Amino acid sequence: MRMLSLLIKMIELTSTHKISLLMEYYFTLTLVLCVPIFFVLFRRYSSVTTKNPPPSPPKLPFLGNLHQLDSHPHRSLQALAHHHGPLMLLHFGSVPVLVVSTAEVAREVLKTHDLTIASRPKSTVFKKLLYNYKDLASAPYSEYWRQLRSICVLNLLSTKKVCSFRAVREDEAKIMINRIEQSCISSSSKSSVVNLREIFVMLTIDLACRVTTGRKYNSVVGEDGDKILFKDLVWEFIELLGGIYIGDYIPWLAWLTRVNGLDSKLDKVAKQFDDLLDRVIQDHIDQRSKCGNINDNVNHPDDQEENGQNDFVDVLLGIQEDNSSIGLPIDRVTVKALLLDMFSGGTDTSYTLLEWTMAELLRHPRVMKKLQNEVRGIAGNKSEINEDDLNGMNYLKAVIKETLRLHPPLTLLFRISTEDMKIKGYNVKANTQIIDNAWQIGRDPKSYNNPDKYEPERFLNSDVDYKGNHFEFIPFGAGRRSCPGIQYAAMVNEIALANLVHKFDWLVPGGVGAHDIDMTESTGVKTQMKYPLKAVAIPYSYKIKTEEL
Ligand code: HEM
Repeated sequence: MRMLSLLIKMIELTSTHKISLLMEYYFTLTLVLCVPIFFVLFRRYSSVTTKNPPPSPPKLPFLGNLHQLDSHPHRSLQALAHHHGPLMLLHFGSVPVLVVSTAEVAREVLKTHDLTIASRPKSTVFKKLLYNYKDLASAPYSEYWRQLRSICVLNLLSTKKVCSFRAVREDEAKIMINRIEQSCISSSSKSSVVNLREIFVMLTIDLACRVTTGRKYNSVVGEDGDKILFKDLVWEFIELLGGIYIGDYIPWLAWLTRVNGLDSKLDKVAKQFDDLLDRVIQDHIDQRSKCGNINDNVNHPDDQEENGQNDFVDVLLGIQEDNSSIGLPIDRVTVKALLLDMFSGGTDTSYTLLEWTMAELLRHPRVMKKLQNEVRGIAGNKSEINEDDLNGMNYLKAVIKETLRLHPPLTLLFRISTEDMKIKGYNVKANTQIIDNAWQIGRDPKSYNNPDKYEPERFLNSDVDYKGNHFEFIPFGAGRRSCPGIQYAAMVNEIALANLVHKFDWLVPGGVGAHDIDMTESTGVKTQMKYPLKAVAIPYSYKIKTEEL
């Protein structure tokens, strides 16, 4: 019975779907039939060992250590690392997984063995949602990946290209502020309770749409002809992308995801996005032939900037038309896969980060005040802050870094070794999954004083950046697979946050104390706040007394 409950807990990790009674029945039946063979096979399986492997907690037959993970894997792995050390070998089902939990070991793994761990583990979710690993984030390390990476770094996310979208970012920040102002104006107290999660989701999705496709989408038409809200589709896509698929670790349980509907959900969402991307690309092709600019602006970032409205679809179509100028030709599926990466990379990480930042600021009124003093001191009574104003805002940048340290949106970095390695004297076999616990590394007392305290000052006058050079701080990863969207993300988050604290004072709603804000994390590998953050916005010019709320 204990075994059954452990397995059920594991399946809950795989999706947000509830397990039906029917599944439990099948489950029990399967177990009863399989338990005797479990132990015979387990004896064989455990006899295949490596000499001098890293420390491992004991494991169960077939489950390995999966039963030791709960719905917050970064926390379970932290607890295991306390007992077994900063480098430990676990087994998720039949898959060996090396877990790294300190900056020192992360440096050895991510720097010394950068090339050996430059591939990502295969995942059925990526396979289904990201065109069979044709995107940049999930592609195995190969010539194809190198080509996509260079397109991203040189053509989509270069400093020049990111700067060229400055007007779009400033415009969307203004729209966000107007939205909040409108809700304050329509309230009799001139202040308003704002659902900050919704505000940040809208900001980042609208921005990503404009940058990637040149326009916004409110709704799309689903398979049955019904309209689906675009933000719901994105939400579903991102939720699925962050899920774990049980069959990847315990192949004989793959049938469960057919029964609980996860397989068909993945297929449905993949198809909805695919249809949308096909339409977007076709619209761009039609537009380009109307304007007669085929082969214009190809692979020349300078020209793209003069054109102004050159979104990512245009850039990629240009590259596709000029296939001779690059290595391997890229096809339409590659264009769609790259667009999905830009879209998913540009949305959930940023709205998650903004939400955690506002929650920490509400919990720490001293930090909020200090930040407002800096921003208001630099921007004065300007109607909007622009990107030039951000240059001198060092405390703002420290606030964002401190949030990334305590709440990295991607808590765990996933890689796979392609050759045998020796780490800290231990032998690690090829085909071992590597997990760097970025969340735990950011809270290591060896790297930080008072690691659990929110103190942005620690990043003032410090040369620690998030570009992958400082292994105690890796919210964007490190090495050749590190995040190529750092600059895009920094600009979006800084302009949004500066405008929010410039224009409004913020309070916790309902007379709740600042420290009563519920900071519970959502489940899974991508960690956002479990409950959407709400706060009272008080327009700065309309300051009212706290007691009146
Ligand atoms: C706060 C914002 C962001 C955070 C915290 C973040 C974090 C990360 C992390 C941890 C990785 C894996 C790194 C590794 O394995 O070493 C990654 C990869 C990636 N990110 Fe980001 N990211 C953010 C924003 C963005 C943006 C804005 C984009 C694009 C518009 C983007 C696109 C990507 C892509 C394509 C990869 C895969 C790179 C590869 O495998 O070669 N990210 N990101």
